[in-house]
Amino acid sequence: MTSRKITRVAAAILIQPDGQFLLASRPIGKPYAGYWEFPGGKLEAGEAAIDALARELHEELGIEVKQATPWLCQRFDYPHALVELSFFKVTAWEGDLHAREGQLFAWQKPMQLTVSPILPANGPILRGLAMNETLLFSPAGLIGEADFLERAKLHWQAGPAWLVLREPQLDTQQYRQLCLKLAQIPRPHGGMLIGHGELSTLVDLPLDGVHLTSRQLMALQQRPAQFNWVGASTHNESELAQANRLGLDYTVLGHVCASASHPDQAPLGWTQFADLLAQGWSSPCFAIGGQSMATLAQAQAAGAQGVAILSAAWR
Ligand SMILES: Nc1nc2c([nH]c(=O)n2[C@H]2C[C@H](O)[C@@H](COP(=O)(O)OP(=O)(O)OP(=O)(O)O)O2)c(=O)[nH]1
Ligand SMILES: [Mg+2]
Repeated sequence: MTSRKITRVAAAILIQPDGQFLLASRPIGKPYAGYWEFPGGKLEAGEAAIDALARELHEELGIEVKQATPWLCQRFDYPHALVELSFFKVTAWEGDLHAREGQLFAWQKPMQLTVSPILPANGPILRGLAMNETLLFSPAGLIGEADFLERAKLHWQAGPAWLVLREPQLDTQQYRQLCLKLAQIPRPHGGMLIGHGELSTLVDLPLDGVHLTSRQLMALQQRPAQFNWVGASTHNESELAQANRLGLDYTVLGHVCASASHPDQAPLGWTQFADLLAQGWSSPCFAIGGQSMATLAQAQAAGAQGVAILSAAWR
């Protein structure tokens, strides 16, 4: 196979405070005309993605970007081009939207699109917009079941928390009982309960999804079909590639910083973490290892969706 030239693209997810994001229709005369996309376009020679983003939003929408955070970097092989898309979440801008290329605009809610068709590369990443900035791993083994259930309730009262029930010290029966108790706590819209463990013991539990260990991930041939949301723990490029191949919804990558749970392994560090994400994957990634709300901004600056938090969230 001959290696193809990579077309680099910067695209903006304009997000309003209520979570709605902007899609625009592609103008007539371009490949995939009429398809819906995030506004943006190709990098010019020597241009940085963030500068291309600002230029394209000025050219296409007539607005000035005030705040942009890198989000996913994704490669997609189209018949017309091999593209590398750098997505940014744009949360502040100046000026009113103008359809300078004759596009149509549509403000959309995560997981409730009212327009179609969407550019093929964008399908998987749209699920990512429904995800939270934090992924909480349960601490029942550390703080006891009663305390844990009480805190889980507080988290879901406060907002749409994503909680992975990971309790390797419990046997299957104990795990199932705890899961059923947890599932009775009301979750707000967008709040998620994610299981962890042998898949056959989880399928009939009232879960929103499953979190795979890297070992489970590498043993699978395809995405487990019984779960709505599927994510996995990863540590390196080959595990990220496998998660991408299976079309998983998210990954957790680490450990990024030194953490008490892995005293004998060298941490990845932020540079290697960012380099691994920059290789281009279609699902959001959470940093894990020594993470807390205090490291969220740093994780996002490195291209992460957010942080996976172990005990720290529960103190
Ligand atoms: N802008 C944008 N492009 C996307 C998205 N998803 C996706 O696969 N692409 C692909 C389609 C195109 O192959 C490429 C973007 O090229 P483009 O035609 O928009 O580039 P441009 O705005 O610079 O347009 P032009 O000056 O070349 O006419 O990236 C997306 O959400 N937004
Ligand atoms: Mg464009």
